[in-house]
Amino acid sequence: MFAFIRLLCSSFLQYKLQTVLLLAALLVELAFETFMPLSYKFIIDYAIVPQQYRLLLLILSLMVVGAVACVVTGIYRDRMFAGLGSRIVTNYYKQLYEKLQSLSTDFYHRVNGGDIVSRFNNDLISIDTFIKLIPYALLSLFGLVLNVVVLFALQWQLALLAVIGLPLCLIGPKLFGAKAYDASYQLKEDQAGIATVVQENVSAQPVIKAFGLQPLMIRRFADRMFIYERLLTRSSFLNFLIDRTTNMGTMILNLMTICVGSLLAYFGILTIGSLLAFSAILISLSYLVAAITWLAPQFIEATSGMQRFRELIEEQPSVPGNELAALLPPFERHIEFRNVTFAYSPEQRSLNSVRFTIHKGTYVAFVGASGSGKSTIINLLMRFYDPQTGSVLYDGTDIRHIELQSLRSQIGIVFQESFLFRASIRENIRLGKPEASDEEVIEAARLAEIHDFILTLPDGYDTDVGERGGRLSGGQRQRVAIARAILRNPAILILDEATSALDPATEAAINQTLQRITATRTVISVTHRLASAEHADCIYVLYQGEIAEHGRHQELLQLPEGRYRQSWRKQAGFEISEDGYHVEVSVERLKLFPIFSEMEESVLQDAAHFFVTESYAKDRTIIHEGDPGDKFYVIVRGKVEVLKKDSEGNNERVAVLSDGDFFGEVALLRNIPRTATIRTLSPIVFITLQREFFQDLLKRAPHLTSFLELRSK
Ligand SMILES: Nc1ncnc2c1ncn2[C@@H]1O[C@H](COP(=O)(O)OP(=O)(O)OP(=O)(O)O)[C@@H](O)[C@H]1O
Repeated sequence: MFAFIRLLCSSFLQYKLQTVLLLAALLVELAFETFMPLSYKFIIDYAIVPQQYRLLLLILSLMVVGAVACVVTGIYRDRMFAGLGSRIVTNYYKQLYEKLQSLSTDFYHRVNGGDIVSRFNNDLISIDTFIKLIPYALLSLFGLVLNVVVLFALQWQLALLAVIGLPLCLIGPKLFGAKAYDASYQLKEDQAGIATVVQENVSAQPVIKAFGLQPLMIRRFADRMFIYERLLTRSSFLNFLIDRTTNMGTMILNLMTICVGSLLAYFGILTIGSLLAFSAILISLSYLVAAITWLAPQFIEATSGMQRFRELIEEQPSVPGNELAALLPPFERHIEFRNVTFAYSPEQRSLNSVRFTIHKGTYVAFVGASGSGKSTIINLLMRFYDPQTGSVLYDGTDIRHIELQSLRSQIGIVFQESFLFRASIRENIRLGKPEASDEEVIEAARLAEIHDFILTLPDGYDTDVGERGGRLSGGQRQRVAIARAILRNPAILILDEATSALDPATEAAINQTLQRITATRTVISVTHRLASAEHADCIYVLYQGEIAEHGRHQELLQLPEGRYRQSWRKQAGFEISEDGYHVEVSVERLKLFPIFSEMEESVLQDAAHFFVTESYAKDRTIIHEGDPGDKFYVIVRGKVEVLKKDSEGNNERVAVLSDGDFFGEVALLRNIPRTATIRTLSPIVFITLQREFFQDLLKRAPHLTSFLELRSK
């Protein structure tokens, strides 16, 4: 609570002059509001009872002048405070937003998006609401003190009684204040959780619809609401209690003073004017107390909002800045990973003692299965994370000693799914170099081979790309992202699975564009698709966080038991038509599948013709766990995840499969329910074989039936 008040005070004191003027205006209002009830004493005791007409007129005139002054300063105060309060609140918004830009990548993995959004939506709004009420809070608090002083001046015995009774009004806040604060904090935490659930639900709509999860989601949300309702009830009830007990206290206090005051007036100890003034002040005092108790819940809410605001503001980036860091001169020689070991969490190492050197002007590719550590290499190259041991060096300087902006300004990056902001194509490209001229933007679009397409749009470069670039196709989005990356003419270009999510025809076209624009640069490409890495000067094959092999494509193919060679054979043997809708599989490739390995050449040739090509978009469920199995699937390109239900019925990822992998082999032999759910992680091309066709083939090789049956058990 005190921290909140301290922070508020320091925020106001940044604007000293306005704060002083504000307090002065409040003093004028305060003086007048206190004088109003006191005026009864002067009017009755000094003017009406002794029949002093001139004095009466003077007092009344003074009151009119005071009222006008009060209204004028009130309006001035409102205008000034509206500006000051808004500036202070927008500063909090800016601070929070700036903080978000400075936090490291791990923070965004650790904290839910909904929780972050709720700091803006709930916490800052509750602070904003309270700040608007600050003048009333100050008027009420100072008014309370001033009125008590005036009461003593009027009749100290009666004032003493009132003051002794005053704590009655404060019992509520004392008894329930801390509890109300806790309840309000818990409520805010829960609101943040709800925001996360809703946000996740909106993003996950395709999955929810595909899995028919709506009833489950509604049920879970209802459970969540049950908890929220309890927290809301508790918080509201505690706030009502504070209000109620304070009103009760005020009522008792009024009753006491009216009784005692009337008796004192009856026995001539108190003048009529003083009694009236006393009662009027007491009524205004009870209004002030009521105002304070009305403000208390808002204050409590703002305090817990401020607590959550401070938690985020005090969050430290895990990749610390270094004040002594030097600007990186234009990249000249090489990038080096020197015995780099890295883990996202203590339980599992993602890179283990990795060392390599990338020379300027070369094209280097990192390949490997899903989870082998490819993206982690990029995360460390970009300094999204720091390694636990070892170092990443640019031209011999440890990345930790390089000023980050000077490093990142020399790097262009194209991600698998490039994020486009809801803005025009021009603005999206210009993000690569905000100071770029229109000509430079157009030149970058030409290089990315999207310029001609942009000109066909009615608004050309000013076309709004829609939310997340939704009005463009995947390939067009990727070309805009390439234009964005090359606009800054980066010395180093990083391609993080830049074409993996595209259909084959678009991928081929974009790969050609990339080959043209990468010829003169240092290129670091991460891909699970080996064909994209074939022309690299050096290919690093990652396996479980270590570099298993490295060399040129041909050299790696020579290693007899090499992983690269195995993966190449797994991914090769498919011929995809130009439009991507038809795939031919070779007999040699079929032989690599265990179920076909014993079949004769002539049978395999027929088998190859029975395969059908199927294409699916991202986020589609291909197979549901428990469905009858009738087909064998081979992934020609793309990625799927394999999900299994855990004990609570939630889908849990057990594997990721990609180009050349297969599933559903047993479905060729018999109809048993699928043992897992398969969902696409990227656009995907499969070839599939129906059981009835396979059974036909088996009739031509009956000797294999029992062998396969035995093996499948
Ligand atoms: N943010 C994270 N928090 C915890 N573990 C992570 C995180 N990101 C990756 N990992 C783990 O680190 C390991 C390497 O992951 P990485 O993303 O580098 O693999 P990858 O080869 O790029 O895989 P993919 O091709 O599927 O993207 C994996 O075991 C992964 O589960």
